[in-house]
Amino acid sequence: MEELMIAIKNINKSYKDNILYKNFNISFAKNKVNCILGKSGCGKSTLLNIISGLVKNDTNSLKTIEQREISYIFQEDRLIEWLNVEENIKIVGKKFYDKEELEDICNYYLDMVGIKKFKTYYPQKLSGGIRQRINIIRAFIYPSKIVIMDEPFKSIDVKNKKIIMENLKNILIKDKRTVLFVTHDIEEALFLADKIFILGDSPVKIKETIENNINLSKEEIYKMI
Ligand SMILES: Nc1ncnc2c1ncn2[C@@H]1O[C@H](COP(=O)(O)OP(=O)(O)OP(=O)(O)O)[C@@H](O)[C@H]1O
Repeated sequence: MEELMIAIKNINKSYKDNILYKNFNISFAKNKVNCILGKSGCGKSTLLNIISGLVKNDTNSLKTIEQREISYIFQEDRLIEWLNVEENIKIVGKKFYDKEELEDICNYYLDMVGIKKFKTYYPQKLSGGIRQRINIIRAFIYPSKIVIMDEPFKSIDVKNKKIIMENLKNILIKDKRTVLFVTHDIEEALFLADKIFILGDSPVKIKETIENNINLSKEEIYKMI
């Protein structure tokens, strides 16, 4: 039977006297959206960075996730300014699909997030919301097993954020990935997550693990943080 969890064991990280993680373990649900909530500075980004190998664990015992299995959606997009929208997307997928497949899959995602009409535009002509939607397509056209999202909606206005979160939710219904999602925004967590981890204390502990199908309110979660 296929394993339903990704178990991460033995995270250790200190910055001088600040012992952030000490023998920390966490198990993420496979093909679900796993959201990490916690106070500012508690260590959310560091956790994702250690898991993905971007930041080194202090001990050698951690098995990190291989880079080729991961795609990223960060707060700031990584679009290439001298390529148009379509080219920005295709450059990520060209190693994995033939020409026709790539055309189809590119159109599929552009349709899915409602920006097909911008296909030939260059990034500098586009708003932050549209740029972030291209960023999302780039993360999904790459055939990763894991999508890491670190505060992806932080610089997006409220209205666009809602649209983009809906786009993302629709993509994830059809294109299952294990998502590791860091945010400080409870509403984002409630809208997107299947599972919510609340981190606290230093060294970090998991204060609560919540299956997001039990109708907790924003206020109830706020009290747990
Ligand atoms: N390279 C570093 N050198 C020293 N301290 C660091 C370094 N990176 C992170 N820290 C410290 O580790 C702690 C956790 O940082 P991290 O960015 O992981 O927290 P976070 O929960 O993601 O914060 P936020 O919600 O504000 O983004 C903070 O106290 C931070 O100052």
